[in-house]
Amino acid sequence: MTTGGRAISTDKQQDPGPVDLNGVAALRSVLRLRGFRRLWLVLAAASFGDWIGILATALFASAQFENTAAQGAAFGGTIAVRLLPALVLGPIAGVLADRFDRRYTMVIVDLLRFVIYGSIPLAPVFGASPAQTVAWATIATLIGEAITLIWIPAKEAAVPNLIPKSHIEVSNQLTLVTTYGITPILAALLLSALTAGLQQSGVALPDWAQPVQIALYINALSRLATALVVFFGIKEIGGKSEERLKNAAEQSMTRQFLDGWKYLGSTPLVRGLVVGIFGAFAAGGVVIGAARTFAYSLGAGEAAFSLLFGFIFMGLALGIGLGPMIVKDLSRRRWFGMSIVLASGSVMFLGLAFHLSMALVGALLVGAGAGMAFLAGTTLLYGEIEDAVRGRVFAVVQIGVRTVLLLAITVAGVLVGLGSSRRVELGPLSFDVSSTRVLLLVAGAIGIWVGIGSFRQMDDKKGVPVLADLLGSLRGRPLSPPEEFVRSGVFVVFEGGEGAGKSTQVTRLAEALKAEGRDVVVTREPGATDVGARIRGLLLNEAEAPSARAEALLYAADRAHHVATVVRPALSRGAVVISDRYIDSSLAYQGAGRTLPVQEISWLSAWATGGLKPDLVVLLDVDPSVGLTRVDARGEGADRLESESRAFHERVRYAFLDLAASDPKRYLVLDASRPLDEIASTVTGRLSTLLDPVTVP
Ligand SMILES: Nc1ncnc2c1ncn2[C@@H]1O[C@H](COP(=O)(O)OP(=O)(O)O)[C@@H](O)[C@H]1O
Ligand SMILES: Cc1cn([C@H]2C[C@H](O)[C@@H](COP(=O)(O)OP(=O)(O)O)O2)c(=O)[nH]c1=O
Repeated sequence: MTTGGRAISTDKQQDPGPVDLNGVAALRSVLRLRGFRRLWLVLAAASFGDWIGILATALFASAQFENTAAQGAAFGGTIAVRLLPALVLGPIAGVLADRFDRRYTMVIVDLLRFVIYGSIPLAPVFGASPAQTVAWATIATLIGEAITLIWIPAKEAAVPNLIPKSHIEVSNQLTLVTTYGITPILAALLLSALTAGLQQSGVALPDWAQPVQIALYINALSRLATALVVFFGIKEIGGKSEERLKNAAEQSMTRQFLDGWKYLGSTPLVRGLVVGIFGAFAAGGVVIGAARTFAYSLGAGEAAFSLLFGFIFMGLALGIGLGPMIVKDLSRRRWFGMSIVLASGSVMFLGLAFHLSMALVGALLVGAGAGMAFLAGTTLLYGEIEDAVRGRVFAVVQIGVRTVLLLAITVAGVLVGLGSSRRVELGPLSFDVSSTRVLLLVAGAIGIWVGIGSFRQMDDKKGVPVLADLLGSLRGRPLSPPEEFVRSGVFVVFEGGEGAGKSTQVTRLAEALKAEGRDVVVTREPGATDVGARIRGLLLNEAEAPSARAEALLYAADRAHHVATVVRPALSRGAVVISDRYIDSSLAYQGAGRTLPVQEISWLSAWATGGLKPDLVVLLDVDPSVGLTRVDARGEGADRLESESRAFHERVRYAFLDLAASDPKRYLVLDASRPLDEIASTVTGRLSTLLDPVTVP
């Protein structure tokens, strides 16, 4: 990304460094960014205004009529109007956001909206008839919405420049929850409190200050507030990268418009994202369009309908709020595709549900999948799209989303209306086979197809098995694409605390295997190579102790060289490689022992080794006091780590045991206080299941 421009800064002075995985800590860390706090305020005010505006405008319009049919039409009309302008103005909005100063763009639009929205409740005061008032409400909403389409891409394109990349996901979580969870509820509460409060108090208010009008004034004022905060408080938004300045100077608007489409078509990540987002919204639209009929088909009527919606929303909140904590370090590109598949699969499941409880589970999962896809999608859009084209990409996304959603809802509504349903009796079960269910199944299937398609387009870990990667990530250990090499040998690692008996057992095993006539390479970390021996000296024998991070890097450096020059060549030629310590020692000593983030140590080692994992880890588990006594008995004096505290060694021990528990197939955990021979024979026994029988040449 080109961010050479003077004004584009990511608040570097305040960048608190990488976010660690702990949700609350990450949240606190992003809230420490001044730029983000103000932005959050702006977004909260804007969306509060939006929601109260949507509710109040619709109520206001319908309140102008006495009869219910006209009321309904007025209510629906103003809402539909909010979706239409996307088609007209959307395409150029992105160009504007990429071409002009984003701060001024936002401020001007907000001032205009302040005036326009403010004028809606004032129309009757100036003597407009009900029909005229509704007409003005409609026109004003239309204009307001149209210019909002310019505001959104400008805002979306500016956000990533205010937040360090490592914080984008958390900030998205926070703003999404605020926009779709907190503010609509607050808006609805405020509106009903206003109405109820005034009715009860019996105070007669003037025409221009009825509750709904007050709500509309609040909407208008929220725009004024956001304009002021953006103008005075978040000057950084105006930043122009050199590339953006250059493009604006050299290219016509038409050219920039066409270039935007070219970029979309030629970048697999963006293509995958856009198609995926549209697919997800189409599936969502179908569910919304079919929901009412579907709810009735479950025999539970209106209550089921509300419940289904409630569950979808709950799922959304769970997906956005907890998703990242659940999938941890899973590739966000993969997560996006997987979430769409989850949401779509759940739509199919809905289509098959014959009991309300099943449908509720389905609805919850639809919501969770959609929420996670939404979060992963926006995070990728923010984090991986260049500043210079971001406005246009976001414009396409917002127009597309609105159009797809509207179309899907309408088409689903029509199709559901057309079909009839038939009751099927299957033993004790009986359920309706209706056009609604068929529609859900088809929509779900298409969604899965789209999800897989966008997964393929943007996969950043080609060749890494999908399910294993997902499961690994859930356990906190995502797979990284292994470096390709032909491996015919077997890699065995011994791990454990000090004095557990690793060296002893390594020697025993090597002797046993050599006696069978096998090619055996015995090695260890740290210090198996010349480079490694010098690193080992730095680590364990220097007077000056390396700092925790330096220590982690030195162990990783030793490991990288060791794997490249000793382990891989031996495995390629088909040898059995037995190593005294490997990655788990770093996870246990530097991670748990020194309390560095284990995820980061894991990633560091995975990078150092090109993803090489052992076939078997023999963990010799021993009480640290027993192990350290054995080491003392050797009488060689304690090295740096051996002389660490008792608590340190306890943490190391439990870290080893945790690692083993998370991947039982790969580990052989043995009680190291057992007699030497007993341990040795268990190890050889286990190894014989891993090794091919020796063929005597
Ligand atoms: N199972 C065992 N029971 C009792 N003593 C043992 C056992 N295994 C090893 N030892 C002794 O403990 C000491 C440390 O063993 P060693 O193999 O060097 O451990 P490590 O390599 O894990 O530090 C050695 O003196 C060794 O003879
Ligand atoms: C491989 C590795 C070892 N260590 C530590 C554990 C040991 O205390 C020390 C040296 O390991 P080791 O060679 O097993 O020591 P000894 O032969 O004296 O038993 O290095 C780490 O902290 N991180 C690592 O990644």
